[in-house]
Amino acid sequence: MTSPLGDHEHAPLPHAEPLVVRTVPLDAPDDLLSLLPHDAPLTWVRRGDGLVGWGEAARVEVAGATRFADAERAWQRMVAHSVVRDEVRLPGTGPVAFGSFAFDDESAAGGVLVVPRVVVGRRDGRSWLTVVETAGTLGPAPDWSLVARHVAALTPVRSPGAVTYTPGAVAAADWTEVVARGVAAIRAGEVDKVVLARDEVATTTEPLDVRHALHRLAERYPTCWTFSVDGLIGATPELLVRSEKGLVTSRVLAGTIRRTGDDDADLARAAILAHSSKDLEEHEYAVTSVTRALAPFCSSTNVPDAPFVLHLPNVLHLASDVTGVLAGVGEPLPAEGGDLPSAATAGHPTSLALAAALHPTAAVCGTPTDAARALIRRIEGMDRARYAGPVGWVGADGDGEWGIGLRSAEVDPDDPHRLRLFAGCGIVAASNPESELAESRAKLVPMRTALASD
Ligand SMILES: C=C(O[C@@H]1C=C(C(=O)O)C=C[C@H]1O)C(=O)O
Repeated sequence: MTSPLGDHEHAPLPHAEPLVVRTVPLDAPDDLLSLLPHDAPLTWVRRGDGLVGWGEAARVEVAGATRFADAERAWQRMVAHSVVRDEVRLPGTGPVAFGSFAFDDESAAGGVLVVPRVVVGRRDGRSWLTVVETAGTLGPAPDWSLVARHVAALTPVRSPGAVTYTPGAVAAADWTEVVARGVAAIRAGEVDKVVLARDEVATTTEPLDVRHALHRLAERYPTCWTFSVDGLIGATPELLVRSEKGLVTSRVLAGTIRRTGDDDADLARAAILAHSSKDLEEHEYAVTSVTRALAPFCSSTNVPDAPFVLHLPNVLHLASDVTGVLAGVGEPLPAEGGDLPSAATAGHPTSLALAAALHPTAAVCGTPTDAARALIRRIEGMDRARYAGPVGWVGADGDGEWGIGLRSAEVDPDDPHRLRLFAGCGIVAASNPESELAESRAKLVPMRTALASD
């Protein structure tokens, strides 16, 4: 019998423990982040709404080109084996898995799905508690006392102390040369656009308490999605895909200008950005890549005529919210849909399958995709690991939200004093290496500020 996932070699699936999942209404505190424990906090929050989780009811580690399909299969199997009593029934209630995946198929970073033991969520004024057991039958409904006991045992958030920065794989001074090679490749016709990134290493005096960074990110970047999954932390302004009840949304960003700190000057810069042919070209590539990737799954898509300017504390971006309606239940997926199965329950691809189909967009890779990815491998000089890969969550019905892991850092799993911070820039024929270096510095500001203690 042929596999519905195609002929690839797939990693063996973990033994699927039956999940016993219960969601009840809960009057959650305003600041969901205040519930996070020091160890392995799971986070996906924006403007106070979202999900926080802790503990591990299940964990799936995946690798290579089949990482998304393997994670998807494992999740489908876990969901099929779970017993769920959901008294709230909103996106993010019932069982959820947080996930984070490597940018590149060839990265050792692979990817991970984590199903927390406890999730507290909020959406539009309603909040809930989900508890996941791995054995036994449905017990009595959990209540606030479970969370109160957890909160009472929390350790205070610790500051990382002084932080020193050292060059990553490619020093800033040498990175302009990488960008120059990118521009040369574009002028030679190898690609139209390529996104080139660099890393730097932060060393903290005290072992990093990830919560310190998450609080600061969420406070300063409330319009971004603050995330924490298995040591990848950040606040991304870019939503790869949200899938909810058959509607998909993607916030595409590309085209950037630094902020000056002077509001009047920044308004003038916003107008310059909105009319900059170099930035509009970069943006157009990114929008086209998302629209093309979504089209096979959608009965209709909507692409705004022109981007808007997204104001963040450190930069201004050209932004487009692309939306689509997923093709109806039971309609066969076209071959371009890849080798991912559709959600067993919803009848259309899961948010994870959509993220896999969209990744990597031209906002973080380039155009055409394959040539840009090959160029990145050849000239960038580092492993991006999970930076610029999908990060987010998926629910039992496949709905969920996946951001692009930007404005992020990866905590060294072997040394909690050490992090890699990342930033990248879209390069087109008109790009100037020095300006791109300055832009990359501006994109490192969110994580640098998150690590500071002032
Ligand atoms: C690659 C990054 O950001 C991406 C590149 C952008 C650009 O070049 O204008 C803008 C937003 C993101 O799509 C990053 O933040 O590291």
